[in-house]
Amino acid sequence: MSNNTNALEIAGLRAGYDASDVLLGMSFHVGPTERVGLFGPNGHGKTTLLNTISRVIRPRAGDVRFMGEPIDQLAPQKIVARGLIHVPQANRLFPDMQIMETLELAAFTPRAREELKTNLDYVLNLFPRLAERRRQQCKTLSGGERQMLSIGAGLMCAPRMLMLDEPTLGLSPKLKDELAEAISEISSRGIPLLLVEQDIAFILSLVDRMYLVDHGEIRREINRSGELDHQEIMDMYFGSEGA
Ligand SMILES: Nc1ncnc2c1ncn2[C@@H]1O[C@H](COP(=O)(O)OP(=O)(O)OP(=O)(O)O)[C@@H](O)[C@H]1O
Repeated sequence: MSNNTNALEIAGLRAGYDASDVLLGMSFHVGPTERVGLFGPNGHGKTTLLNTISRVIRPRAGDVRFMGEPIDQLAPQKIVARGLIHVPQANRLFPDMQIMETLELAAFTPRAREELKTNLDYVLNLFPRLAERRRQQCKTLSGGERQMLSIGAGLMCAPRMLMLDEPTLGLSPKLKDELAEAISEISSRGIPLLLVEQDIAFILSLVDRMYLVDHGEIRREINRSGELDHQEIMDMYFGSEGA
């Protein structure tokens, strides 16, 4: 893999459930150390897209390449072993497990086990709140703490790229700020990022580039230098529908 190889390349990706297609041929890429956003209304296929990339859902057509290699035929755990880590929407934690048990369990691949100590130190430094509550069971954690633990578990998998699905869901403005700082710190290590979000201020504060998702398709690409403001995006999305 050369230094210029895109971290992720999606071409003509189609996927869906039963008789209905949800992704209608999506194509986009994430550069080697890039932070890319996916923004769009509820139900337009963002979660389906991340689940298809990580092969929780089988694609119906199209290509998915990670670091230059095709991955759309690989089992999900093999994709994790290669370092493409999907942090799903919160509340996918085991309720009776403690924070430390959850973090240690997440490091299940050989590479992640080798890096366990380093990554654990990194996660506990990044999220001191998790360190303070290390023996607390997941079911007793607040929404923000769960979100930190979900991302922390992703980091324990020794990521070469992270995909985050709506990390701000249900968080207060103060916690969103904390999370934005943590995500910024993670990507400053050169880890490329694909961030699915509905909080437009949050996404614009973090990404280099953003795609607008609309009914299972990429409607538009926005470069930050394009200076598209929040209101313009909201109008584009919701204005014409009168929502
Ligand atoms: N397991 C499933 N079986 C059938 N249909 C599903 C399933 N999961 C999602 N869908 C449908 O696929 C469409 C896209 O859903 P998806 O969750 O990917 O959208 P989204 O853009 O991530 O929305 P949200 O932000 O609300 O999660 C929706 O119409 C949804 O009802």
